Amino acid sequence: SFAYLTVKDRLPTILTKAVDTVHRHKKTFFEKYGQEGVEAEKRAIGLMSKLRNELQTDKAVIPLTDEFPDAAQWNTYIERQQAALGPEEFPSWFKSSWLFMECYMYRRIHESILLNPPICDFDVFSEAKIQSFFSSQDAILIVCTYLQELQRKIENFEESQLKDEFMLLMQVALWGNRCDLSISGGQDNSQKNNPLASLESLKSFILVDDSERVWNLLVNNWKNKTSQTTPIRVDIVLDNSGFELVTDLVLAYFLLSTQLADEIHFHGKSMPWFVSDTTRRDLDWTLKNLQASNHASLSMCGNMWEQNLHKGVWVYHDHLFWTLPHEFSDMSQDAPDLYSELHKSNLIFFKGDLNYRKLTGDRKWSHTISFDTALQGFHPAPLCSLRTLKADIQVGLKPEQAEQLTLSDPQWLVSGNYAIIQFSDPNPK
Ligand SMILES: O=P(O)(O)OC[C@H]1O[C@](O)(CO)[C@@H](O)[C@@H]1O
Ligand SMILES: [Mn+2]
Repeated sequence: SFAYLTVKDRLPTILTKAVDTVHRHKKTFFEKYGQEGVEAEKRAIGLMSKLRNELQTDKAVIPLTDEFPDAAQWNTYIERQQAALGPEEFPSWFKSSWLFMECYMYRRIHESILLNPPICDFDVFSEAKIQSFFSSQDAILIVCTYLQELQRKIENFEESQLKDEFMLLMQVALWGNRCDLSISGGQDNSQKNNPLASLESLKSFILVDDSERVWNLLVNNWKNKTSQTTPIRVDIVLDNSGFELVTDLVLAYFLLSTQLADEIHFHGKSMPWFVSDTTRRDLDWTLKNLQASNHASLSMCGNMWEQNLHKGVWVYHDHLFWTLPHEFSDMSQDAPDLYSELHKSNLIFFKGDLNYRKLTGDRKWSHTISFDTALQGFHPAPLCSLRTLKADIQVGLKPEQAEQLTLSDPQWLVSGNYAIIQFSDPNPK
């Protein structure tokens, strides 16, 4: 299975790269913290090497020992997994569920760093994220320039033009999800082609396309807006930093400036996660970097986006639930505060593959089962998954669609070449 290959090959590679990154920063740690920094670097590397050994020899999952606020919840989860197995067995890398073990690896990397002050705020993936941002420079410039030009024309747009632009920018944000650094084992996977020019030819690779339903929801909210109605809120559960993040911010800016939304809420990760996922620090770094650019459209985007955050029409949230191994159907029970926050939204976009696995509980569903069923009661608000397929799970397909895909391209589920725009509305009007 793809899970087996991930645990056997991809995760150890990612761990080795993390060890190497920490080691290459030895000098920086020395300059910053003196000998204490070097000692911390050695201890962190020791912990990560031990982790890699545990993984490769299928050792039992052990509880977390740091004091990060999610440690107790993690340990309860581990105990629950243990209890489900009984006294003869124990959760381990090759026997427990893929989702659990993969999340656990990233949490243990974080523990290796947390336990070692003064380097405890070091992001082992930061370098790769920054490099991927720079390798996507041309593509970033193209989408930011497009947004800037759109901005000039938007006021005179008819509804049909607004719809066309929304559809286009949603597809750009969709395909932006190809650029994650976990599927590539930490290797550069940035956007090299013109992201606008390829959209037409990519259309046939969108296996489920509910974009009309998403548009109808947005445009109806917009039309029914009065001075009495509450502001229209769109949430984006972010995925990767770099090119994908820029495409999400472009979409968010479009929604706000057309008043299809009055506020946008972003959700990021509270620790380095699945190599390229966005943390608050990545968002800040991205905005600063754009602001400092010599290209007018990049600096303009950086400035406008920063102002939106400042004005509070863009809100950034991080919640520890996003970095737990839980599937989203557990959210109302295990993170009721987050569930009620999402319940305030008019539309939630879930970016990326990992979010899709958590939305559907990472089960071996039949490909034709409905998305609503696979969500298993997770219906905080209308939601839409924008995801390129990088794990062997996909629901909501037509009869025979999966079989035909398997015949024409056996790797369709995991290559990242196919995508979905999949929508679910708990209370359709
Ligand atoms: O950034 P995304 O789209 O969530 O993808 C994360 C990657 O990590 C995995 O979840 C496992 O490695 C894959 O399924 C996917 O390739
Ligand atoms: Mn990711």
